[in-house]
Amino acid sequence: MVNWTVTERKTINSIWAKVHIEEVGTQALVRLLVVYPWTQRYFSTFGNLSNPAAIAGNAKVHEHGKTVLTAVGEAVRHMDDVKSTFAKLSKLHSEKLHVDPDNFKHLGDCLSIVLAATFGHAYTPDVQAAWQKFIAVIVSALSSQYH
Ligand code: HEM
Repeated sequence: MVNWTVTERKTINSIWAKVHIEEVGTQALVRLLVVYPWTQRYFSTFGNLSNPAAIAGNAKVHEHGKTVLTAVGEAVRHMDDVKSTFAKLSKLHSEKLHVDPDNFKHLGDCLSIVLAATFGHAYTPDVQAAWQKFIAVIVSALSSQYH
């Protein structure tokens, strides 16, 4: 069980309220695919991922960025119960998609960097701290059904 302070809850919700789901999700996924290119192999059905411009312009990357961030929104709405909220999703990534769970951390770091780029000075160290903690909870929940 994760304990959230009142300030952490407020911080996570106030940033989330200003997040454009498709834009931030796409940017995070584009960074994952460019910075950690081995992650491209999981998306072999997405078509052209041959260079950063192709990745950024790929409609499936945009669609999936939105899907991933919509799931993050579910975690925001269930902050006290992310593990059970993501139990099915964890099983899917483990048993069906066979995604190496190290990659969850990489996507989490990409998300943090995109939030920093989006919010600039407003992404203060304490805002980052709350978000890194939240992202760590998501990563742990997504990894929970691996054995
Ligand atoms: C914050 C971390 C992540 C979240 C919240 C997340 C969320 C999701 C969601 C909601 C779906 C759709 C599930 C469905 O159709 O029922 C999905 C599918 C998928 N995810 Fe993730 N995911 C994460 C990280 C990753 C990473 C790091 C990879 C690989 C490097 C990955 C690979 C995939 C693949 C291949 C699919 C299926 C895509 C398709 O064919 O449409 N995910 N993910």
